Amino acid sequence: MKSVNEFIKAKVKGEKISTVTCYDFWSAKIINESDVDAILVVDSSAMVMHGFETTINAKVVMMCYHVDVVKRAATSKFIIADIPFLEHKKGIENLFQSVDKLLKAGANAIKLEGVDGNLDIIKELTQSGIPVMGHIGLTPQSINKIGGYIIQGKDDNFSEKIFNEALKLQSAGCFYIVLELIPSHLAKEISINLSIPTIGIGAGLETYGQVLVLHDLLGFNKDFNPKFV
Ligand SMILES: Nc1nc(=O)c2c([nH]1)NC[C@@H]1CN(c3ccc(C(=O)N[C@@H](CCC(=O)O)C(=O)O)cc3)CN21
Ligand SMILES: CC(C)C(=O)C(=O)O
Ligand SMILES: [Mg+2]
Repeated sequence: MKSVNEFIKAKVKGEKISTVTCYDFWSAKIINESDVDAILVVDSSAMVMHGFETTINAKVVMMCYHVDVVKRAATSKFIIADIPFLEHKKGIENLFQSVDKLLKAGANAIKLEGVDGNLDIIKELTQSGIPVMGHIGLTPQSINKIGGYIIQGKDDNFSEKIFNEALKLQSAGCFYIVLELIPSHLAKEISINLSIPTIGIGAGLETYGQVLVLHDLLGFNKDFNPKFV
């Protein structure tokens, strides 16, 4: 299994990192035998596996259930789990209870969407020995505020905000950052200016890694055809 330090070293050496999402035992078994570096057991499972309209319906119990079954097959892969919508806004004690459950289910790291209002929480997590993956650009848990799954950071002010968010996440101790649906020139700029790796989804080809929802990668989802798939 790759460690947090190996992901960061891979970035320094310019090696690419591949990741996919995974929510169940049989696909975890196949991925475990592949060269994929890490697995994201994430809240898109609410949509892909449970049929909800958005990721807002993901819950800690749901995430733990998926982490648990994935871990049983993917014994040699680094597993990152999403913090469900608002879980970190219900008090730090609640968040730590939830993170504890995710790690005990088998996650090696957690991923938290957004930066505004979250930096202290992220610091507290990283200082407690929990690897945190940041997630900026399109943050699907904020779909009701954003209004659509649209490319983020197109104008200069917004792209500067996203660039600064990446720097803040790095300072807060994140080991990795997901860049979702941003222009490739911005993703490149962020990727070369950070010492931690970036992983892109709809962010062009110049991030250090790529992530896709497994079902999109395999073409199972006929109604879902964004350009990046
Ligand atoms: N199956 C699945 N795959 C995903 O990648 C995914 C989910 N579900 N659920 C949560 C979010 C939603 N995501 C989405 C959803 C739609 C677009 C989309 O329609 N993008 C278009 C337009 C972008 C634009 O130009 O503004 C594209 O062509 O990329 C992108 C990401 C990514 N996430
Ligand atoms: C960034 C992606 C992999 C994600 O968070 C999700 O699919 O839930
Ligand atoms: Mg997610």
